[in-house]
Amino acid sequence: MDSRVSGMRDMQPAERLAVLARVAEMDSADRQLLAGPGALPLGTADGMIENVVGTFELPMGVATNFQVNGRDVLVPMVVEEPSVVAAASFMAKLVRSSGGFLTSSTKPLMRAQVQMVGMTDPHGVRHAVLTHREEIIAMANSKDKVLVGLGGGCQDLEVHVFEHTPRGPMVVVHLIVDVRDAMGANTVNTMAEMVAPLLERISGASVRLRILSNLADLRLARAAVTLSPEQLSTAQYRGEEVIEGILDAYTFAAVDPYRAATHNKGIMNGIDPVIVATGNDWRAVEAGAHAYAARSGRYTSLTHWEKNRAGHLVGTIELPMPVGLVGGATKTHPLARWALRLMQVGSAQELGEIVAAVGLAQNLAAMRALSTEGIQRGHMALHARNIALLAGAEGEQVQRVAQALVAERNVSVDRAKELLQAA
Ligand SMILES: CC(C)(COP(=O)([O-])OP(=O)([O-])OC[C@H]1O[C@@H](n2cnc3c(N)ncnc32)[C@H](O)[C@@H]1OP(=O)([O-])[O-])[C@@H](O)C(=O)NCCC(=O)NCCSC(=O)C[C@@](C)(O)CC(=O)[O-]
Ligand SMILES: NC(=O)C1=CN([C@@H]2O[C@H](COP(=O)(O)OP(=O)(O)OC[C@H]3O[C@@H](n4cnc5c(N)ncnc54)[C@H](OP(=O)(O)O)[C@@H]3O)[C@@H](O)[C@H]2O)C=CC1
Repeated sequence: MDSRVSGMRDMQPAERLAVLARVAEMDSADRQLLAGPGALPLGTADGMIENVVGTFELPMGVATNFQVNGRDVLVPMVVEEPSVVAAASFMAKLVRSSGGFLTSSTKPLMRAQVQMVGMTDPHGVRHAVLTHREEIIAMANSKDKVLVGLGGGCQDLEVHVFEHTPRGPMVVVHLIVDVRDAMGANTVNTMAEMVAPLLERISGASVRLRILSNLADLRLARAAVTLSPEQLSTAQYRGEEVIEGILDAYTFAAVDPYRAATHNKGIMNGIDPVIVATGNDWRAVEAGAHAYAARSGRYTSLTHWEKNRAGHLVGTIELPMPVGLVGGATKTHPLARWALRLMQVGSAQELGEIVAAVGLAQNLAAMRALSTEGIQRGHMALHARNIALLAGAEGEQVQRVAQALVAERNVSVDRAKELLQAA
């Protein structure tokens, strides 16, 4: 499969779907699923959450050109913001000529926390828990035979002591669980509740909360890119200048939390749409990402950008990636199942690595635009279509009004209304 697809912007949705179907060798059932309205049946939606009254649709696009560890991938993205899919596709196109994205990840290890209170000897409690380590792990694994059979399950314990809190000493036991291809929240929560009575018996303390930690710092996905000045040069900017601009932009985010929040939002512009498209829990990924960005005690960039000895730009990203191929909505939402089929991922780890690559691409796109021509030219040109819609444009009017707004450098609803009235 060749993900290098050019000219999609000039097509109608049906034409894009035809191209996608050919490139990705989609069967007719999948084509119908995407072409037809209401891909999520109301009955299915009703089983997913409570008090369902309908379904809510968002645009699904496909980012083209991605190559991850030498494999071409088409990336489904569900997002309401213009220019995100274009920016990801653009950077993936640039990066292809230097080998694409290289990725890696750790094992899918999640942490479940069991909070213990009501003791005067927290270090004694820690010692008691660690003495019973094997018994606690065996109890955690006693119910989830499927997971253990797949090579996962609770593998280790950590005991964190908080000697002084406003509520007295506190001990928090972490179950370290290999959740294989699940996001794993329900899995580890079940284990945490299972071991709680044993922990109380061992320690004499009282258990309160039993819940996973969204700071999934043992479950990390990483991606890296290298770009030469030639790859980054444009008609207006020399590649060396672009690299210096990107390094200044990155350093701004690295030192200033006000900028880091926006910089990381740009990264999540790439990550969240893939998480949503695959039916995964975007709140969990968001929570983990921002907590990881603040793990040193100071909120900073999730990416690093440097220049190597050859003067090439080197970008890397590392962040928690609690995503699954099973569990949650990954198997219940028909489009989420399709999204996973499109990417042909064999494991949750592989999915997480692709997601990290898209986050890195998105960050590069934003910094490249910001440090050269500014964000408005590319972004506002695409946002103009939204403005035209807002002003009441329909059908072919949308593109015509949007183009006029961009040409006049006045992307406003008022002007769009004037243009529509004058037509
Ligand atoms: C928007 C672009 C890509 C235009 O960039 P351009 O220079 O006009 O692109 P191009 O015409 O040279 O096209 C290059 C490739 O980009 C893709 N592409 C280009 N246009 C389209 C399109 N319409 N539809 C689909 N794909 C498109 C497509 O793959 C195309 O290849 P081709 O198909 O020609 O072989 C560029 O200006 C860009 O990357 N801008 C950054 C946009 C961005 O970051 N958007 C996120 C929203 S802003 C935000 O929320 C985050 C932020 C910025 O605050 C984060 C931060 O501060 O760090
Ligand atoms: N703070 C948070 O982030 C929280 C999130 N959640 C929600 O939890 C959900 C995700 O929980 P999760 O545990 O992933 O979902 P599930 O419990 O639905 O799925 C996990 C289960 O699937 C079974 N399974 C089958 N095949 C595999 C495989 N290859 N790898 C791993 N497990 C497999 C396992 O065992 P078996 O068949 O025995 O069940 C496993 O326990 C999401 O909807 C999330 O929103 C819930 C609470 C808190």
